[in-house]
Amino acid sequence: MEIPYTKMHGLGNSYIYLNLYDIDLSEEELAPLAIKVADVNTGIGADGMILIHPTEEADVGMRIFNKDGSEGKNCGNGLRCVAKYAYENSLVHKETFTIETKAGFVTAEVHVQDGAVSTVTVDMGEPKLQRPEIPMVGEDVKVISEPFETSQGVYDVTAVSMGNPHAVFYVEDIEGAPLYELGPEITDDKRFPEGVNVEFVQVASTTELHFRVWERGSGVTQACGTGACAAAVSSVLNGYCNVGEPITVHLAGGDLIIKWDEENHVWMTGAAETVATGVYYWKQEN
Ligand SMILES: N[C@@H](CCC[C@H](N)C(=O)O)C(=O)O
Repeated sequence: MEIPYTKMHGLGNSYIYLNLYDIDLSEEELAPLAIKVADVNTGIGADGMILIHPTEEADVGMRIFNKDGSEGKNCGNGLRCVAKYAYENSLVHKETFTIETKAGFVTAEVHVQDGAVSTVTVDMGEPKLQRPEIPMVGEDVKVISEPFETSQGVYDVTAVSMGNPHAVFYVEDIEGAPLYELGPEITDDKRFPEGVNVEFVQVASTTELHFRVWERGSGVTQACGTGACAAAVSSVLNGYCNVGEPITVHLAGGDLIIKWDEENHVWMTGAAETVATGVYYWKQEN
């Protein structure tokens, strides 16, 4: 089967984008296809697969599959790329429009230069902070700097849901963060029944954070948009940053500007880029 695709990235967090306005795939095909296209050796190579689909509820719809075929409910870098794709491919005809995700609806505004979208601002909505909303096992309270036992000792965790779960840990030196030691351990920890995206953050100032991530279902990636939002929210909750002030989050692949405003909405601004378009030749086994 020949499947037209576009590869895009947001700060190095890359996905294979399929336009379901033109392609018909069954539900059962999606997870195996995501695993195949994401494979860097035998597929195209990416952190996962994103579907852009028609919907009656919003201007455009998005679904995200991680590299291991699991479905995430939200993807910040993916939202900016979907917004760029939708605008440049005339799926929408306005600069501000709504996108449906499995976690709900967001509003995106594309910033256009010479006819092409360079950056996108997304109103990511309200963070969820109560423990069952993450979800994380235990009492129905917020998880802010709570001691969390790991194989490498006790680290303080702050938990934030941006439609998907995030566990934020602070370190003194971002380069020395135990990403490869604790990422795979915490992402599958039973205290997070749906798994969790694991973020290490070094506070540089009230408006600047350094950030590294181990993503649920994909491992280390260059950037995580929802993770950067969670890091900013967590840093306000922990008194490192301020509500209403833009925070520059330095990720391995570049910078995002995040603001948690007085109305409890989180705003994300950053780049979105197209890498390639092509046709994937899908050899289905059985
Ligand atoms: N890279 C994404 C998040 C993708 C989904 C995540 N791994 C999950 O399973 O929740 C982003 O930019 O937010």
